[in-house]
Amino acid sequence: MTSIDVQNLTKEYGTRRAVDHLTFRVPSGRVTGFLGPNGAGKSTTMRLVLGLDRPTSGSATIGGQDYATLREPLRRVGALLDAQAAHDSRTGRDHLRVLAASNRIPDRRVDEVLVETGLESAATRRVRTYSLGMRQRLGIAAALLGDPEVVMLDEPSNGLDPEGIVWVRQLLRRLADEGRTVLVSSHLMNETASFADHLVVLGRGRLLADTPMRAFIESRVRPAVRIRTSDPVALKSALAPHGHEAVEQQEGHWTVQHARVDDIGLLVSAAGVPILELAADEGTLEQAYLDLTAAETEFTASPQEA
Ligand SMILES: Nc1ncnc2c1ncn2[C@@H]1O[C@H](COP(=O)(O)OP(=O)(O)OP(=O)(O)O)[C@@H](O)[C@H]1O
Repeated sequence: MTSIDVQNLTKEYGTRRAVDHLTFRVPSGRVTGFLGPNGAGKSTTMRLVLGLDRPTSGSATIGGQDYATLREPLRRVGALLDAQAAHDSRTGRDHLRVLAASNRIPDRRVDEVLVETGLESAATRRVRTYSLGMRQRLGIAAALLGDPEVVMLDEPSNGLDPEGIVWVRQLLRRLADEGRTVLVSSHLMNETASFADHLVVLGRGRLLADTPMRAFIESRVRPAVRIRTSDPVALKSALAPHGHEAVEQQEGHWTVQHARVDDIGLLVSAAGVPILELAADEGTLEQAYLDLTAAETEFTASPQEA
């Protein structure tokens, strides 16, 4: 299946290095979340993959080929980079028809993607009358038009209502389950956690992580256990001999850091502590991401910048 391959990719704009010797591969059959702070180089990398910019050195290929050499590229790669890209004076349907015609995509696909993206009833309206979320849906419709093996979306949930956000999540899952290659950038960590199987994280144009999402969280956020009890004294004395400390969060609620719910559950039940609630606090993608980017800032900031 078709992968995206970024090899030792560097892009400089004048003296600014937007992408710095970047190497990673996005394989098919999973959703890869593309993360990094503002200015980290995500959009530049996507533009380089799409041949919209030329690398200073290195390469970015799709199935081993430069985008520029693909015949009828929309049938191979669907991308959403800028939802404002559609002509304001065209209708949504005409915008898609023009794209379809230029790539020998049958007209029926236009209607199919209009239905899929929930734009049927707005299809004959001019794009200038579209809301931000509708433009976003139109951009996604354009990306799906050629039934491509590779889908690259920059901030697809931008401007979407809650129903739209759930729809995007399900769409990404389905595209990956169909064996396509899916790369999605986002600043929304809860959102990314809900759809990504794998993460590629950039910082200052460099690769900071290329790892399965679960492993990324587990390696950076120590698990904790949340407990609610009617007898805090018994709780503390059950845990202390085993080196665990229960810290009170609010009336009746306690947290035990660096602990697993199974271990704590066994200890408190053996000691007969009355437990009203016991839950694993496994850490979030946001915590793990902030931990990584904070460490990176500390590592790279020179004393003058600090
Ligand atoms: N056409 C350009 N000319 C000059 N500098 C550019 C150009 N495009 C991007 N840059 C610079 O390259 C760096 C990377 O930008 P890029 O837009 O790729 O980051 P990003 O990770 O997509 O950020 P964001 O999350 O804010 O979208 C930034 O410092 C940006 O100012």
